Amino acid sequence: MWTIKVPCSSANIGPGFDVIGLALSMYLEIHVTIKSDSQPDPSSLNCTVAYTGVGAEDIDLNPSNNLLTRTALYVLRCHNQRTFPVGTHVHIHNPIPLGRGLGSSGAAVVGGVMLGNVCGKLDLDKPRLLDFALMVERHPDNVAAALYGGFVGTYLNELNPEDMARKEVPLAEVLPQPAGGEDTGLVPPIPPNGIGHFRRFDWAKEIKALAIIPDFEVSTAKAREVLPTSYSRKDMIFNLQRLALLTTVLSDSPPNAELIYSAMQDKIHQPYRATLIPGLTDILQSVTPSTHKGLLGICLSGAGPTILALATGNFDAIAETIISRFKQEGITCQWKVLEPAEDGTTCVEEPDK
Ligand SMILES: Nc1ncnc2c1ncn2[C@@H]1O[C@H](COP(=O)(O)OP(=O)(O)OP(=O)(O)O)[C@@H](O)[C@H]1O
Ligand SMILES: N[C@@H](CCO)C(=O)O
Repeated sequence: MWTIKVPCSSANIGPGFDVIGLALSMYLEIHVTIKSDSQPDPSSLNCTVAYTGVGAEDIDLNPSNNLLTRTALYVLRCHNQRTFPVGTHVHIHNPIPLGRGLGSSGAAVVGGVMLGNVCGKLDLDKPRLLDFALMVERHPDNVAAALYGGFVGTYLNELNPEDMARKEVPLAEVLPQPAGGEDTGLVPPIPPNGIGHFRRFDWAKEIKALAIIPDFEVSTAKAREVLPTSYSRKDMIFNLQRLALLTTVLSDSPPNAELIYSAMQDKIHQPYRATLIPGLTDILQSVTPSTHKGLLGICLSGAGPTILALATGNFDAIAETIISRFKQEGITCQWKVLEPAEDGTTCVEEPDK
């Protein structure tokens, strides 16, 4: 039996759109058992799936449709294994809210790649696992943070023009088979080596991440559709100047609230996403280190709608202000204090129960 744990993540941290990611201490857990004395069952690809946790009513348990097991199947098929090993059972326990900007899909994809690695006894290293994950979810900020842990900066290699033009490579393309359809026997496209690169930054131990999670979903795809396709030089310089400071000021101990607050300002995604998230602009402008002791900086988490407030304390009061502002828009929220997840994805073999 194996237990795979994948942290959630918050992408962007203000100005680092599609670049910066922070792995946080809420974990997708995948429990894998393989009973090899079972009967082969080609109709289920030899795999049964159970799911507990958030959004259970919406998650497809068919292993050829479920994002996590389908990603695992992609990895297996790239290694000429057409199905899961006979008698595979995957229990997914997921506390990461779906479509809220906390990297639920990145965690599922990274978990799926690790699942494929374990089931196929492939022994792939993390750089290669990153390549596979990026073929399915081309957001290195979430995916590298979830896989490696901590506070990371990432970039993608320049791909060929056709691949560059695609924002994401849908699983339907990497696994050339209609979901639930007949196995065509085709080998899916093998990822090039070294698609994505990352670098870990230090993080000051005093800084915690307060996540205020509204009770509605914003799909990443929708939150990218509202963004412009080009930006003014002025806005790009605004973000680059702040991003250049951000990675250093978040490692300074003790943290400097004034510097962090200004280094977390953004002009290239948050203002546009405010159209999807009532109250966002007001929250980002009105919750500051001068109004709330302990607050260091505030941003939209990933594609939203979660708000991420970095703070050293006073979490209740900061959360209460943001929750009451959302309440004026008829939106309820939950909140959690999270810490950087330093270890990233782990996979531990345990004796069968
Ligand atoms: N554990 C899981 N198992 C299967 N599917 C999942 C799982 N987690 C997420 N998903 C799929 O991913 C979708 C959410 O992905 P989306 O990219 O829109 O948001 P997110 O990853 O939560 O946020 P963000 O990318 O902004 O951090 C869900 O609606 C679901 O289809
Ligand atoms: N950087 C991406 C992360 C979403 O997963 C975005 O903000 O759209």
